[in-house]
Amino acid sequence: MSLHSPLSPATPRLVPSGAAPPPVAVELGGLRRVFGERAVLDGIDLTLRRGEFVSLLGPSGTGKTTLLRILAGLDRADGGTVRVAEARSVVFQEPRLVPAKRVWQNVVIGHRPNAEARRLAGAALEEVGLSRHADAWPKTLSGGEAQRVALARALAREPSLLLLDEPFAALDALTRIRMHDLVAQLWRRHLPAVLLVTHDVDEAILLSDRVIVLSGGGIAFDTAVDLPRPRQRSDRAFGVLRARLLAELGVGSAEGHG
Ligand SMILES: Nc1ncnc2c1ncn2[C@@H]1O[C@H](COP(=O)(O)OP(=O)(O)OP(=O)(O)O)[C@@H](O)[C@H]1O
Repeated sequence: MSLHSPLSPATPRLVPSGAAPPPVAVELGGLRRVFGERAVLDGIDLTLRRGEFVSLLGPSGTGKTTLLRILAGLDRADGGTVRVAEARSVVFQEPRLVPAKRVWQNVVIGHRPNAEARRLAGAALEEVGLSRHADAWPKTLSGGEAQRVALARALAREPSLLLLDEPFAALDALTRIRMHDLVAQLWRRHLPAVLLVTHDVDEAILLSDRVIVLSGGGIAFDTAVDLPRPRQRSDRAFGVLRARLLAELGVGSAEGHG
């Protein structure tokens, strides 16, 4: 039996010391997803709180996207419990903009295209540095710009949970670095829980409070990233964590080679 139940959309932004922990955005208990004979996800327990930035790593085919799709409500569980914040947004590897709608209309897709929607879209586009493209058509944007529009669309919903499925994978290296900075900035400003699926170990360490490695249907490794921000790839502690994660991923030690 799987239970898909919403969590309350309570939204404290900052947590003074000694205060209650931020609200739970995701709570999975014994989550199971089976395709054919294979249990791709088998007994996943996971709690994410608002304000937490968590990266999900794992070898190809270990169920990262499946987990994210279940959290997004795009797939179902075959067993266990799934409790997810109601206000959630997803950004995929490709921007998925509607070509026949202008940029600002894409940001507030699903809203009536009135003055309030226009204002909301304008504010979200300003946050991602694309105000001047509000009236443009998606086909006139670069890949990085289109992905920033997708990010603005995700944020315009003020999500308690932001799901990111390899959102930087298709971008060139320079644009990817800029996007890392932008996402970190937007996360600090809005403080949703973020779950980032990525294959890039450095990206996970640069951005996250916590890194989870999925393998063999379960959580094989789950660690806090206790490094001051902004993080430097050249730091020794960064290298140590990179080596550890690569070992967990079965790639062997790369310390000193990154
Ligand atoms: N709808 C489906 N029907 C059947 N099998 C599926 C379905 N969706 C996913 N799978 C299988 O489940 C496994 C996990 O897929 P998933 O895309 O979640 O992995 P992943 O860890 O995100 O992989 P990658 O890193 O390559 O993107 C794969 O073996 C995939 O073929």
